[in-house]
Amino acid sequence: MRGNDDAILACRNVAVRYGDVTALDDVSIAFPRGMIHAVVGQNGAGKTTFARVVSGLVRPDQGAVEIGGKLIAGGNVNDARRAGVELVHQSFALPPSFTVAEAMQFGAAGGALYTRAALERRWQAHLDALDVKVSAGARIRTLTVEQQQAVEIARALVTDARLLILDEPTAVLSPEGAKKLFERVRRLKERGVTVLLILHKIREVLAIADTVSVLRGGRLIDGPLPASDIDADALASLIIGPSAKMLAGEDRAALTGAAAPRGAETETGPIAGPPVVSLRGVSTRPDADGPALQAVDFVVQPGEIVGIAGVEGNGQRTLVRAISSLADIAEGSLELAGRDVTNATLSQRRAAGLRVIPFERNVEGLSLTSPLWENWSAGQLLARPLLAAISPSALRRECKSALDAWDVRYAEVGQPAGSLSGGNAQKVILSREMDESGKLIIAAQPTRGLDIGATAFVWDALRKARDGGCGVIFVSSDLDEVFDLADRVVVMLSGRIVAEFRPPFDLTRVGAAMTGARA
Ligand SMILES: Nc1ncnc2c1ncn2[C@@H]1O[C@H](COP(=O)(O)OP(=O)(O)OP(=O)(O)O)[C@@H](O)[C@H]1O
Repeated sequence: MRGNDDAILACRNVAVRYGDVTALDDVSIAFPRGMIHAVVGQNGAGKTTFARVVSGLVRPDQGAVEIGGKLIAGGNVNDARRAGVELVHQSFALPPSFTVAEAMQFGAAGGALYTRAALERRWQAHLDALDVKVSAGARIRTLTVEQQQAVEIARALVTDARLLILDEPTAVLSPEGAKKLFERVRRLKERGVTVLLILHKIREVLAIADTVSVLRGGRLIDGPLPASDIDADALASLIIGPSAKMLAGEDRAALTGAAAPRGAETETGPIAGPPVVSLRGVSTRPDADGPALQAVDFVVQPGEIVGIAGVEGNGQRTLVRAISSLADIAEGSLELAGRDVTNATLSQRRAAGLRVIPFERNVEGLSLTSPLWENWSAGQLLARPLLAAISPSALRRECKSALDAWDVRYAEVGQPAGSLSGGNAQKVILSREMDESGKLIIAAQPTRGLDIGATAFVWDALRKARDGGCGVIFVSSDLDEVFDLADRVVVMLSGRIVAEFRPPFDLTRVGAAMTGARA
């Protein structure tokens, strides 16, 4: 398909270098119009850089980009926009205090003055036409993640976009949300918009894309290939390269979506004795960040991985926040490794062995403007007495060896965390939180944004932690990975734990518990 005259987008010999890192290496590719194109690749493969070049955010060091047969000026967003390219980023950029109408107006051309009511009427019509079920007068901060994304897409389509690029749009969505997004994308295709999707999950690629293109180490490995000609295994091999063979059977199925794993009986099983965490009748005070916990009894033994399943927004986040001291416990008690920590601070809980891989890595997990070594040492600094001598050079050395052990791709430990690719940023958090002295690891969506190789690596690390006697709480909206990893699954609904399952897991029964229906 390369060199296609009917291409909406054609790149010739595009290269982008950041210092010593070659993010894109001589990429030449053409995408036919009116289709849904997936771009896939491991973390750091160059996908986001590719999207940024095409949308004019990054000027390539070499090569040319044509949109609809017209050469665009490199590194010029306005030029790309005039040619009809719009990019929706990995993390959203809508101002939380704006109303939907204000956010839409912000992205529109022309500075005409409108009354509030006229502004809302104008944008309500646009939202309705795109079937985005949101009130134009609602504040951004009151919207769910899915609604925010739909508004971002609607905002991108305010101008006459012909090529819409969505960078990892499903990373923030539940499986149900992803399904709705894909319906939206199909409707856009029917309206003549070409959509370029950056995706990690093979099952999603095969469900939505007309073509797939694979980047590895900045180079185009293949594409655009018709998605109907390729199966999950072959795509996994193209993405990872020769090491794809090393993925184990059940993991392979969960990673590629070939079959839903049902969970294996582990040989060891949980270790008897005091639990690593024990919640007795815990209720939390209501707050703005999700439903309060209601009389939750929950125990994790050393040596077991407990999966938390639930439709997003049913108290999973509150559970994590209650255990890590961010939500107030109004009633009940919380013990960590035999110590009552109901009223303890986060550093006291960390000293008791709590480790947390948080839901939002860019907000709760990392300080994006601080260097990698400071981000990595944050956990240690919390654990050390205030007056203990801190040697930055020793911390830098320790950080380097930890990051290398996790195969983080970075230039130097002094670079800001915000300059890493999404997957590499997640690995920095993992390398910090999965140390030897942890007793309870809370892993909240730990594989979000990770490629399939890194995902398998995280699963392995969590299993090793379990086999070494750690307890793990694994929260994920992806039931395939919950079933693959967990020794036991509990389901949360409206702030309560409503069901518990042991392997072999049954998708229908767990799914029914998640929605409150009886299986
Ligand atoms: N602003 C920057 N400064 C320095 N290096 C960068 C910058 N942006 C990207 N890189 C590096 O370029 C390479 C490609 O990054 P890119 O974000 O394009 O990868 P990706 O395929 O989107 O990865 P992910 O799946 O992790 O999001 C990585 O090694 C990354 O660390």
